[in-house]
Amino acid sequence: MSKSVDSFNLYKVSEAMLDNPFMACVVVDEHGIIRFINQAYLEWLHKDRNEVMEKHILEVTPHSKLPEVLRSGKSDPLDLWTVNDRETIITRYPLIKDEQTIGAVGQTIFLDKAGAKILMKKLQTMEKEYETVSEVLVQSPYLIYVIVDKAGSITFMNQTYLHLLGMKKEDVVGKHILDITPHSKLPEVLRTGDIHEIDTWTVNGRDTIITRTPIIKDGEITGAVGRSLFLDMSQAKMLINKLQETAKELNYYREEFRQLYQARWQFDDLIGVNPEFTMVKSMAQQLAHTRSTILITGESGTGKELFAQSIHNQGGQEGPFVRVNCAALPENLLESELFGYEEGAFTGAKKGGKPGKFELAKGGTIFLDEIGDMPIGMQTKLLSVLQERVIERVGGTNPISIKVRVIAASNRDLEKMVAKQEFREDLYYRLNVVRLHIPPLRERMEDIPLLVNYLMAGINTHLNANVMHISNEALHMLQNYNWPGNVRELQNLLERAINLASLKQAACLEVQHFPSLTGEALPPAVSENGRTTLNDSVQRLEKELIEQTLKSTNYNKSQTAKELGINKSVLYSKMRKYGLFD
Ligand SMILES: Nc1ncnc2c1ncn2[C@@H]1O[C@H](COP(=O)(O)OP(=O)(O)OP(=O)(O)O)[C@@H](O)[C@H]1O
Repeated sequence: MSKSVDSFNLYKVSEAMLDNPFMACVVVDEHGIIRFINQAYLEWLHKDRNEVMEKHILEVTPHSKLPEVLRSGKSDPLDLWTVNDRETIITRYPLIKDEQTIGAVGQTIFLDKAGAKILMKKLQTMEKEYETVSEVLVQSPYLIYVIVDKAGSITFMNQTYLHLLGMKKEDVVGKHILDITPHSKLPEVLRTGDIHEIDTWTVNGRDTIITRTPIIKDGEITGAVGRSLFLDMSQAKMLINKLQETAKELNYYREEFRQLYQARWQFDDLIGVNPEFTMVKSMAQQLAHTRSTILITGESGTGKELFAQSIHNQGGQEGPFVRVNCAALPENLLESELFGYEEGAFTGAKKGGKPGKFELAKGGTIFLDEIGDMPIGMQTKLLSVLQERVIERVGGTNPISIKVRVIAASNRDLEKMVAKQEFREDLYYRLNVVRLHIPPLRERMEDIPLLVNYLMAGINTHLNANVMHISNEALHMLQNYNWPGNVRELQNLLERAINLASLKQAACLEVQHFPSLTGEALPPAVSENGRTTLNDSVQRLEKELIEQTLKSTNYNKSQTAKELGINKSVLYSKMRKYGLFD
């Protein structure tokens, strides 16, 4: 049952925060019911307070990520959005009481001083979480950064700070902080162990924002960190981008780590009775016992990775299943990721070198996902590896022979790419030894009831919900939608619907639990007084245009951005704004 509004009030966000015109703020309770919403948010939604209060957040903003925050109990990464042409930072965090998540807050803050403060907080959390903040961030030209040990001696100072002081690293490392900056408050932090929250200072005529924190290991203060961020918003923005990049990179490695060595799907999990689907499945089952290179094609979300994992598992190979997402890694990292590197190969290379994915997959399978996004230069290198079956680490001279099965996948039309010389023809033929093409969901609508059953069971377990049925009308609606995002989209829609239904304590999914399919998710084209506001119409048109182009390019973001004549990052921010991610 939901908590009463009164008990929820204990955790009320301060009035000042709620009435802040620079910040849109919404607070939900542990069931996702909106308990507070401020004026700025209401204006942004073009809604009245009584239209949204006590409603579930997904009914008001169908793509809200607050239910995820409630489920995980964790704040999610910082997000940048453009709202009404102003840059904003989005943060979402859980409200925790007695170790229980009792609600969540979503804040959209316009990028000004308040935004910078949040940014600093984020930096602190990242340090805590990852022990140290990444080199890229610390060396940012907008950030002053210094670390001292427990005696107050400097152990690290970033380039920006050194530059500001006109000193070299050798002049400061090992010196006491007060010898270098006589007014530093870091000794106080070392003494008291207190965290100095946000403080503002003027350094060389520029406003800066400062935080200081002790470094605590096993309950003892072992040092302290001081950081200042220049309060120039264009620069803060760049820092945010860096922060996001770092978070993305960390997430990439986390995901890789999770995926590494782990193939959990089996052929039995591949649901479908459609003749084309079952034919592809039985072909894959036969191929599992061979060593041939396989190319899996199909639209995004059709289950290409599921097939690759099932092939690996059935093949009974001893080695691991190692996935590489060729689209997610920048070109300069891809080579060392795939082939590894030797010690000293480049600045920052780890001592002793590092094996690449091909080496890690020894005796198992390497799954090259999104191969169509692999840069041409790397395609040449990959081709020679596939031909010679030997690799060379970056900066190394010894060829290493590799025994690994290669499965590649792509949702792009590789033949078209070959014709346009965007994909090497010889590599294409090398990969296309055996081809498995997974049909899109709209071409196998008869599988929808089976998939719905299968996916609902999993989602109910995952959400600890009990919505086991679906009405005929709702099922009929699902069978009449054309599923540009395929099974993944079906899964996401079912999850949202189950969330909504369990909130209303319904045991059966009905049409109204799929607001994004019934069109309720779009802002009204005509306002209550019968007139269309220009802003609403423009937004509606923009959303539709982006959605259509995404569908027509098979969710290829680079191509969509190109066709719409906008930058890829602008496309991403608009997709976020309209909740168009799958
Ligand atoms: N036949 C199926 N049976 C059960 N679940 C499926 C099936 N196909 C896809 N799914 C679901 O869809 C999700 C997406 O599948 P997968 O990641 O393999 O797609 P993909 O084609 O590799 O997508 P992308 O091209 O975007 O990487 C899976 O997590 C799984 O839950």
